[in-house]
Amino acid sequence: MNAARIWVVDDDHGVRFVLATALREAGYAVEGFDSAQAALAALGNRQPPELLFTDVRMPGDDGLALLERLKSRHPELPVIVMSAYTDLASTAGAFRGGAHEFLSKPFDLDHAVALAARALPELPSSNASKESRSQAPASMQDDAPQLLGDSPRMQALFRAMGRVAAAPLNVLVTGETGTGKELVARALHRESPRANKPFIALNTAAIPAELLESELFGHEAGAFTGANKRHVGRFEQADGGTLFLDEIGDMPPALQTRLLRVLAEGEFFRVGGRELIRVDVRVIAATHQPLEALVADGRFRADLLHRLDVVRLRLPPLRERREDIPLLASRFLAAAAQKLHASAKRLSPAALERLQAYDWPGNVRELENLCWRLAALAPGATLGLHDLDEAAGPLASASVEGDAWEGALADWARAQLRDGAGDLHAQARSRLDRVLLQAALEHSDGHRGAAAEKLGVGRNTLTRKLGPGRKRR
Ligand SMILES: Nc1ncnc2c1ncn2[C@@H]1O[C@H](COP(=O)(O)OP(=O)(O)OP(=O)(O)O)[C@@H](O)[C@H]1O
Repeated sequence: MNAARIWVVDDDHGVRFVLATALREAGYAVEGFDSAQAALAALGNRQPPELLFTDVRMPGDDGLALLERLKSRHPELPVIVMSAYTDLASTAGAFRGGAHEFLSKPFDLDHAVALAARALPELPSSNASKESRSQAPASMQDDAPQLLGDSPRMQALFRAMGRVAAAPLNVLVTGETGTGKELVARALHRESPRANKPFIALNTAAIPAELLESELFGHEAGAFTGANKRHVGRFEQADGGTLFLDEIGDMPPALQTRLLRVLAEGEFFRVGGRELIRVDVRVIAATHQPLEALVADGRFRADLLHRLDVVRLRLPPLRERREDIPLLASRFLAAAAQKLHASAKRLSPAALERLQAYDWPGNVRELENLCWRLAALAPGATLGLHDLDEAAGPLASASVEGDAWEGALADWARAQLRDGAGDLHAQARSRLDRVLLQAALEHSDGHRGAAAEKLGVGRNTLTRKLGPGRKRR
């Protein structure tokens, strides 16, 4: 399958390099340009890309001028505008010029890659091999990332998805960040009779409130200062298909009212327009916030919640389905290896144990990112605790508590055995003693009696273990 082509236009070599590298790692074919002119010149003699990232402030023509020229020649080409100046004027200018998304600098690379994936037109299905139990229903399997999960919670979710996918009902997907809400929405769309119509996603929290209305419903030329062209909103773009509204809890109250009316009536006016637009759109909304609590606080309309919440799908956090971690990790490592043209790395039992002991506040996304980092950075074919320490900040320190120390011990023992050590048991015992004694002494401010009591050993034993040279208190 041909990789989607992405161009990155930025006069800053560093930004160009890191963004291009991250996008390449995600499997795209990327070209960089250091100015608007260079990109436009390339456009003259080459096929246009499928997606373009551009900076705003560059010597020569700026990114907004580039956007305008691109849009006049290739109106369908999605453009993501990046800028360190996130004032309303530049964001509004970018959106008015037809930008698909606005990315504030400095940005998170994972976020940029995710935006690219969303902005690219959906690719045609491939005949991916089919496995039944641990994936979403069979016909939901195509080129897109698959929802995986062997745990009873995920199996129940897959069954619920299978039941509601084809029904013409609005769906509310709830779950912490990174649990796969968007993946669920895409899968529901692909499994519905609307599959050949557009799937349009909009992250309510990512768009300035002032622009959200025209982003959703579009505007006519002259609707407000600077609106010099008609803009077709996401509702119209999604006609016949599915509109995914992410972070719905962040929608401003006035827009909630407007959305409610559109959902009830199926028709609306563009901002500044007189023509009544009728659309047939299935809305899938998602939130990581407890909407009932927002309703109780008066921050979310109860009637809108009822309209969206015809069917609710709850995504469990990863820490409540730790048994899925081995499957997910091995799939992510395999996918990364394929993209990196390398052979897949495996996790040592101790490393896997640590991954299963960790709480994953960023859920599956965090695990996926870690696997990509490990695939790209770790030197060996087997990933041990040392590789996790190198690759993962919070995970490394979180492992100090919990059961992961047994894993660390196991890794240490294997390394010693490999190096031919003969007195492992004595060595391990003396290190264990040292760590325990130090912790107990710190805890009891250096009082040996108290430390011995805490450890459940006699004072003499403690003194003997401490050996000579320790000051007594
Ligand atoms: N069950 C799963 N199986 C495989 N991949 C998954 C699963 N859940 C999530 N992912 C992957 O994790 C990443 C995050 O998923 P997604 O964007 O759908 O989460 P989200 O809940 O919508 O997050 P947010 O609330 O932050 O927008 C994606 O790359 C997705 O492919």
